[in-house]
Amino acid sequence: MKKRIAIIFTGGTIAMKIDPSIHAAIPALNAEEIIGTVKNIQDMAEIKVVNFSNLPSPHIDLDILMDLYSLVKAEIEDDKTDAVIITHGTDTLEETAYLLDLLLNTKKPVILVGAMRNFSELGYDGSSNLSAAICTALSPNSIDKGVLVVMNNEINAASEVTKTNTLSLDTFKSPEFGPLGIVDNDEALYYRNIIQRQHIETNKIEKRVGLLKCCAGMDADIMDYYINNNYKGLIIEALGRGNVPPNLVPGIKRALSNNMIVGLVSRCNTGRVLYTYGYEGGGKHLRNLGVIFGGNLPGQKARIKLCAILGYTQDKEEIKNLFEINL
Ligand SMILES: NC(=O)C[C@H](N)C(=O)O
Repeated sequence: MKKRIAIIFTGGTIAMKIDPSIHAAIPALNAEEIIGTVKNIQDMAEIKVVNFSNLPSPHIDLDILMDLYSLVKAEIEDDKTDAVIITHGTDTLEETAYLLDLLLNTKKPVILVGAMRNFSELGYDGSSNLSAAICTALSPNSIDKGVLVVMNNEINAASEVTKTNTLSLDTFKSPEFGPLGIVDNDEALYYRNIIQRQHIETNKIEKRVGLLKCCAGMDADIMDYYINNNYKGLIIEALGRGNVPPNLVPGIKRALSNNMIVGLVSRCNTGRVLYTYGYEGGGKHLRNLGVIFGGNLPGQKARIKLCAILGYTQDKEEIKNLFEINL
């Protein structure tokens, strides 16, 4: 019997065409048209089409993301469904993938896929990427791997992958440790596993979590925006190993004394943050103040993680442990 895959369509370039009146790409393709670009799909699997939205991924906010989570959860809880594929714009695909990875508790394959070239361009990559996602979804090797991102014949873990290039078809990379596997000759081949995956048992997330990137000479004025607007958490993309300009420190102190959770990651592409430096604004100083450390996550994913953790608990020690787990 053929396996059943639910494909949830959310939009993105995989569903876009150039509008001749504005000479720019906009959502235009429906689910059937996208599926129609993949040859022999009906011979391989039973496909259940689920229309969720036709949004560019910069339009996907945290409310929409939680609606999508509920839909994916319902699909994987359906005994008739063997795997779920989500077509998605690439700009925020890693955030959606990571939130689903943290919140879902399933062994069934859940795979995100998109395209870098729209349907009007020569070499539309939606069909090849969706084909590779289907091969990955059908493979018994893909069971219990966590949420996956399949693009350009590479299989990456949602917890590790990030969009690295604005244009390249080979844009989704796991810069620290590389892909989990590849899709070759219609088969999903894996070379490694994620040793410890993280699950956060919550159906709600905290939306008021900000993201701030550090730069040379910045001061703390912006911190008051987050404090005055009652943000519950803030991720700081710090410099290097996890250090901030000294003039930001008074703002961090104000945020912490207002019970805001301040999480630290680095603006470097790879490598963990750690409390190596003891000077004013150095990692050790920040840690002593009560800042928590986000390992090698990029800022946008650390924010998603803190949104999920703050949806689950208000207990500071538990927040710290969950945020710093495995790091
Ligand atoms: N390649 C893409 O899908 C990019 C597009 N701007 C989106 O994220 O919707």
